[in-house]
Amino acid sequence: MEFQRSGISLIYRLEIANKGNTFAKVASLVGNAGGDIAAVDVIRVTQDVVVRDVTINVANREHGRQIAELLDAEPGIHVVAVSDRTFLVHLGGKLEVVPKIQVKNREDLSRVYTPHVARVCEAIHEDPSKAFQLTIKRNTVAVVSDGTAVLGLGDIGPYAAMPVMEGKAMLFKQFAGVDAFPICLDTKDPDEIVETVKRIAPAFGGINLEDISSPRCFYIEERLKQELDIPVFHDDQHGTAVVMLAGLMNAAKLVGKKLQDLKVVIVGIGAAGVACTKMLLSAGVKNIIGVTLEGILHRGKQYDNEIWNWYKEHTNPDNITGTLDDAIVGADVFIGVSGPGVLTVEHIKKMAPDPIVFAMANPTPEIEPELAAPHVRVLATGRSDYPNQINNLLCFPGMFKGALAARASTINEEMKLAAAQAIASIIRENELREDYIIPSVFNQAVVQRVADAVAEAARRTGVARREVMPKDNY
Ligand SMILES: NC(=O)C1=CN([C@@H]2O[C@H](COP(=O)(O)OP(=O)(O)OC[C@H]3O[C@@H](n4cnc5c(N)ncnc54)[C@H](O)[C@@H]3O)[C@@H](O)[C@H]2O)C=CC1
Ligand SMILES: CC(=O)C(=O)O
Ligand SMILES: [Mg+2]
Repeated sequence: MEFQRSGISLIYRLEIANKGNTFAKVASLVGNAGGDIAAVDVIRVTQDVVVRDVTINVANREHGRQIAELLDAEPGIHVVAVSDRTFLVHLGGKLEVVPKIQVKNREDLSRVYTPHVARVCEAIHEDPSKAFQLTIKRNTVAVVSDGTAVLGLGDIGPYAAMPVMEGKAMLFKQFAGVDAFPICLDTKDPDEIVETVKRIAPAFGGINLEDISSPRCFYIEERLKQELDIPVFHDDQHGTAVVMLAGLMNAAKLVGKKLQDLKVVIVGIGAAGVACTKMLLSAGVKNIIGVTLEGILHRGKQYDNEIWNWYKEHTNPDNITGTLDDAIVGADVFIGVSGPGVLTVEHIKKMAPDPIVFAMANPTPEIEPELAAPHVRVLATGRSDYPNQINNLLCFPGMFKGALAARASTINEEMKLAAAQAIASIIRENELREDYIIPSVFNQAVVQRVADAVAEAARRTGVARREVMPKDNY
């Protein structure tokens, strides 16, 4: 497999002397410095200067800074400002609340608000299940985080977590038509998180827990599942596991191996690692080895982390000990949900023929794709700028769309397995290739296929509270 790395796009506001061909100088300076001019807009022209916004693709922020210095040092060119397009799209946040009905006159006002709204309130008071029919609960999910495990950035707190949660909420709406609201909590206390989520739950049809560190996330999710009658889904656990399984089903098919025969090494036994393991076990994989910062999880050791004690009992059938160096020997599959730099080319060389590597840490995978590509048969990462993106985005919009449509009281194992099969099935057998084991997140068939499969599994397992009609426009 071969990849090309993409960089970042910066907008340079330049004041350029209005004489001769000074812009040609800009173009040649940028080109010689390895930048790529993507667009040029004239902002203002005076007798002396032309102000232009020049969009330049650069390798990284340092490269961008070097180009700014080069331009500024040139007589007749002044760099007024450099803006990062990623920051520009975040100005003022990425979401707004838009009413479905316009209030044009007093009559409208009295209907959507007081006095007539009171009759609707009374109807819900008499029968609380009507909240699903008569409020946003029907189609709204809370995206809840405490900011303790944001992407691979760690505990950066609730304010810094907001851009990710806003992003998830945007994607819910854009991909599945599900309204979602980002809620970042200023507490790390698991019981306070549970209590807070329970108290806001009346407004929501589902709770998507996001980027809450392990092992706290297991307790929080478990309690909320028991105490709420709407789906609670920790995306980093189950969304990731569902998409990973979909990718692995197809990758295994491609290399001609059966799931039950695979030796799988998972590094990073946190939220995603534990859920991926459980999903693989329920799909029939027998030989799974979990590796943490303390080494391979094995039965000779008692761990402070309770979930690791569960883990050692359900994995590592040969009870091997040591580090990733030991675990990786003869492995068919590497799954990374840890951090950058964990996997080396030397590790891959010790794997079984046709290695499958899912380096899923965000934003930087366990190994640079360019380094791994020549040595693997199938490579997947969590990144949008490479093929085979294993990202929970393939799961959570359709998962909640289906669960809300069925008015499911929970999301169970069958619904998750159905979602994984639905995602995998988008790629027909004759379409499978090393760089196409998982559909693109932009494949429009994915969300509906997942939603249908999830709603059907909810009905089959008795957790649906509403029949989804084939023609329902949900
Ligand atoms: N591609 C995707 O869809 C997703 C990717 N992720 C990524 O997976 C990673 C883990 O996420 P979570 O499980 O939510 O976090 P977490 O904080 O619950 O777990 C991470 C675990 O990895 C361990 N770890 C870190 N570096 C390690 C190393 N060098 N060797 C062994 N273990 C190591 C940590 O000690 C921790 O136990 C993050 O980078 C995250 O961005 C998470 C969810 C979805
Ligand atoms: C994709 C995602 O949810 C994460 O990296 O945390
Ligand atoms: Mg996440």
